[in-house]
Amino acid sequence: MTTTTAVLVLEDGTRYEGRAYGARGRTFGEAVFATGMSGYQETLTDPSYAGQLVVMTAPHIGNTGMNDEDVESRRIWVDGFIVRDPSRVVSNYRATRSLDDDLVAHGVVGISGIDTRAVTRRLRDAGVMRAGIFSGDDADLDPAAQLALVQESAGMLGRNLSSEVSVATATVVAAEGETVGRLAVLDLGVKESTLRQLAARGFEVHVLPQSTTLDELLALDPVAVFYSNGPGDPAASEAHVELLQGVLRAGLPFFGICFGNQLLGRALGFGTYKLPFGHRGINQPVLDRESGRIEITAHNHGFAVDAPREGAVESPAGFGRVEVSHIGLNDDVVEGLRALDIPAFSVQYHPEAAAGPHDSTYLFDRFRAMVIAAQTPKDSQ
Ligand SMILES: NC(=O)CC[C@H](N)C(=O)O
Repeated sequence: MTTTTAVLVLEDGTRYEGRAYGARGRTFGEAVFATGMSGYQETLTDPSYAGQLVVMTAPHIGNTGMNDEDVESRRIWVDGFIVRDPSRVVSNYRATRSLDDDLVAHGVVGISGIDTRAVTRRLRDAGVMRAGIFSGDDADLDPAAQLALVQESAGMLGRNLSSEVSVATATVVAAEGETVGRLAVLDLGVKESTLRQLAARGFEVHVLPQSTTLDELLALDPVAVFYSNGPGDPAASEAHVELLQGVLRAGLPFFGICFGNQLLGRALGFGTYKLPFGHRGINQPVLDRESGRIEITAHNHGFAVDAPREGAVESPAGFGRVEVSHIGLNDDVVEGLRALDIPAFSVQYHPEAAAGPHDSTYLFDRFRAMVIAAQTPKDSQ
């Protein structure tokens, strides 16, 4: 027997009735679907999901519980969680708590018992949209009032969420092995596994607040700069684009991931646009045009860079030639950029792959090699 104790309402008026899950109450955000069969803990703790209500297409969620090792940041960031069938038992030797307990502890309103395939098809056909989950007393609100609240809620277009997810003060992660030098990481919602990958390549990783100015960044005297993944619309991040243009003019090597790729695109003078339903999953094929290899990659993005796909073009912002280095094979979306005349590149997907296949960790090696190559002429002068 299914008792209706919660309802998911999409902005187009579609309603899905289910059961209260996690915290009780009401929540609003952009409803998006994620297709990973595993990795819900990494998804929930990825700051890029702030402002979103995540629908898991995998039907059975929670069976491995939550552990202390797979967290990607200090908390759960999704604004709502939509699942088919929560596991009633937790079975994993690393689990220290259940998913349900964590959702309650973090105040995340969820809904279960939903036909997540139907929701996914709706979002795929109509595009992602604003949505609300109503549970507990809020489930009994008049449907018209629920819909009105959803339609009044904030959309993702034009939204800047960086200050909500970034660190307030700088932190440092020690380099492992032979040190390359100090790396300035602009924290726009960075994942722990990205920091680990960078530290493992010999970078002394300085995680900086998103409000860092160019002078503050240069005062660190870094050997290179990295922009992280993060939530929000890249078109609303003017200050980060200007900061990056300053970094590139200063000649510092640069690598960006996901939001960082979108901001490099903008710094080079290209636009960004919203995809109809985005890419969120861990099995997305991407072509690396340099090697001709196809990688299976982890994605989480709703926006993309609008740059010409055919060969090298002049950067509209005057940074020399640029080419699209990686292409998504499902829909031809730009998945990577490389500047040819300055040391800068970025990818739209997640080479840190948490969760996901490890096909793309070579990009961190490429970054290390680029930084070392940029240092060599200076040292030998
Ligand atoms: N993971 C990310 O960095 C996401 C970038 C951006 N917020 C998007 O949705 O496209």
